[in-house]
Amino acid sequence: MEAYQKSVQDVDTALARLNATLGSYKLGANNARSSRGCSPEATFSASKKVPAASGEASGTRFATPVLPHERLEQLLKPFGSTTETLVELEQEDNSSIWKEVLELRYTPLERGEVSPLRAIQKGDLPEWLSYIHYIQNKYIPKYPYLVTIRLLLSRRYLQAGYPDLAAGEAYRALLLCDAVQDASDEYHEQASSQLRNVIQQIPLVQRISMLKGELVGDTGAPYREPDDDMDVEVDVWVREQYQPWAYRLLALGLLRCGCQKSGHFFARQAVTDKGYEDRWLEQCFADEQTDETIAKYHKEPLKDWPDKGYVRREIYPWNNWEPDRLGDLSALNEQMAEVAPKLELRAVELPALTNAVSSNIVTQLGVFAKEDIKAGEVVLDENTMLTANNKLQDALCDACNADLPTIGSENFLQAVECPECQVVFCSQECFERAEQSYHQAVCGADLDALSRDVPPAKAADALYALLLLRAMAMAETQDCHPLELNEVKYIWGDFHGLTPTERFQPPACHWEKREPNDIVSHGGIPQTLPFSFEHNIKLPLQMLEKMDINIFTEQKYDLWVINTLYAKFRGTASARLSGLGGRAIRGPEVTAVHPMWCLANHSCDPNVRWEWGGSIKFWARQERIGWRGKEGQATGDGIKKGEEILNHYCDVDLPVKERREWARGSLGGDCMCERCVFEAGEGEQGFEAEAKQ
Ligand SMILES: C[S@@+](CC[C@H](N)C(=O)[O-])C[C@H]1O[C@@H](n2cnc3c(N)ncnc32)[C@H](O)[C@@H]1O
Repeated sequence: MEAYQKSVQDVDTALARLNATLGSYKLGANNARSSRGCSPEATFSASKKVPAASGEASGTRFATPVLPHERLEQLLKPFGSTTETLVELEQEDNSSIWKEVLELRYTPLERGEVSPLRAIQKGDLPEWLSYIHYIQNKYIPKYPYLVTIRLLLSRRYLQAGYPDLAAGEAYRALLLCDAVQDASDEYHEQASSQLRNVIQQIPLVQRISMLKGELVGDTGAPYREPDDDMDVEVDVWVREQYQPWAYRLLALGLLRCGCQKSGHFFARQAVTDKGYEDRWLEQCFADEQTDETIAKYHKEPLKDWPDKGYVRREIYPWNNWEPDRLGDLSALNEQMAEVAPKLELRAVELPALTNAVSSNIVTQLGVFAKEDIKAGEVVLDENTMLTANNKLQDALCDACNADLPTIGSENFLQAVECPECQVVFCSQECFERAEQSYHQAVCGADLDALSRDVPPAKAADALYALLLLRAMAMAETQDCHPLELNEVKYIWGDFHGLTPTERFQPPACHWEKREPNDIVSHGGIPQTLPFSFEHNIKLPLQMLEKMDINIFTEQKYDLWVINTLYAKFRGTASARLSGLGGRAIRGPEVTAVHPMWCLANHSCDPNVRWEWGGSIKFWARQERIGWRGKEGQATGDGIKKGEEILNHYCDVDLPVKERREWARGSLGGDCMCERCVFEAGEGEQGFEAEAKQ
């Protein structure tokens, strides 16, 4: 810093440098006037049309989806408003968004100082959600490399109770800051030029003052030798304004989700490594470190801190992909008939297992017998390409994950190798299905190291991440949205059944210690979906990059889509070891989502058995479980027409307490089947009796 200050002591040199920098820009009329009312179109010369909520504006149909009418109605209901309000909002001149982009400034805050982000109130939420939707669909596609738009979206997410989505956008913003500062980055040109266009619209006097601050070295941000190829002014704005904002939002968003390790990592990186003198960010990690719950990790290096938090499990207000499952029953039943001719899907009322719904009963789907089924009869036989395994070396078919035929065995010659990438499939049929379904997107991509051969404690998360990878590869190969995939579309992600606006509590946008099960940051909605920086943000971006997918322009893999996919997979994917005994300590190794199989509900007194090798099969049980409260039920005489198929998601030979623990992950709460209710009641009576003695 001193060397630099000396080098600019000569005022003439400094002014010449400043003039040269400013002279390199085309200074338009916009620069001289205030940013108020200045629209993005001034520089980007894009259309001035603003879409209405119906998707129409001045007779022009917009390609981007808008919030569906029913969703808006649902969101607005508690306020007695109508969708008219939002139509008006979206038709309004959205220069207010642009004004916010131009006026985005970073000020270091003192400890405990109130954040510049105002906490929004319940009544603001519909407007906020509409703006979020507008930014996602109008601004991001137009300015995908613009760091300021990402920061704005991140702030809006945080204020609306989505700290996870805020962290996701803030991380992309941080990557864009890196791209601007690194001339060799593949997105350097785009990120720099989109930001330059914004800076050109900032009033000249503010631009000069920013550069003057840099020249006299009074800015607080660490000095960095300017690169000859660098756009000096853009670099200064990134360092002084946008990068610290990205850190602030990323650290706060992650900590709010319970991601201790990554939240602290980024807060510390900003303050310690990057030298941002932000007492507010410092407080973010200092406060947590003195917290009793964290004290036990204090002795551990940061890398060993826990990083798994929980977030909302929801059909996002802007998610237009979720089908009307009850309305689509006949299409679903056609799919069911292909794998299980004697079974059909019906609506069924189930007990609500969490408090994340507004009623005690929820209407879901269940599988029923269309005709009598004999004991021992196979009633469902389903194949899927939505599979994954976390072993690097195992001899498994890449497509169906069945064991590959051993060398010299009868089926050995049926195995097929992809001529391009040498990946092996158990048969020509599997290879062809893989080609059509997912393989084209990953053929030759260097994905082997991602999430493979992980320690046992991480095996399950790694498998879910690999399922995500497979789903993204399927969407790429089949050129569709991942939530539109046949294997994904109808799966119920155990989404909360609450109206976000009804429950809304203003999220804490300033720093304060996070309480366990903090629901305020999440807008008052409980969180049941596991979330980590590694699996929800970083790894998916790495996977996309390995598949050569542009992580800034391709919105179909946004974090809310990834969260929705995880919500669908957790609770429906089946898992197993990949063969050899004695491996149980290594955690699950192979997983798959079978879209029809997973629609059957659970009971601890199931009437089917299942087994999964290359395909998954249901058999009508030869013998039912015997338990004390069961009266007069015949065993082993098959399943009668109209009876529900009762699957089992856990080992039904375990005692009730352990069964409930195992099944909780897939059910989302304590199993309330007849057997569990009876046996748990017996247990309670037992405890009472013991206590009396
Ligand atoms: C794998 S899905 C089963 C299909 C689901 N009913 C549907 O409509 O897609 C698992 C979810 O179904 C519900 N479920 C399954 N068995 C249940 C049971 N015995 N009691 C209550 N809910 C159950 C829970 O919401 C659980 O998270």
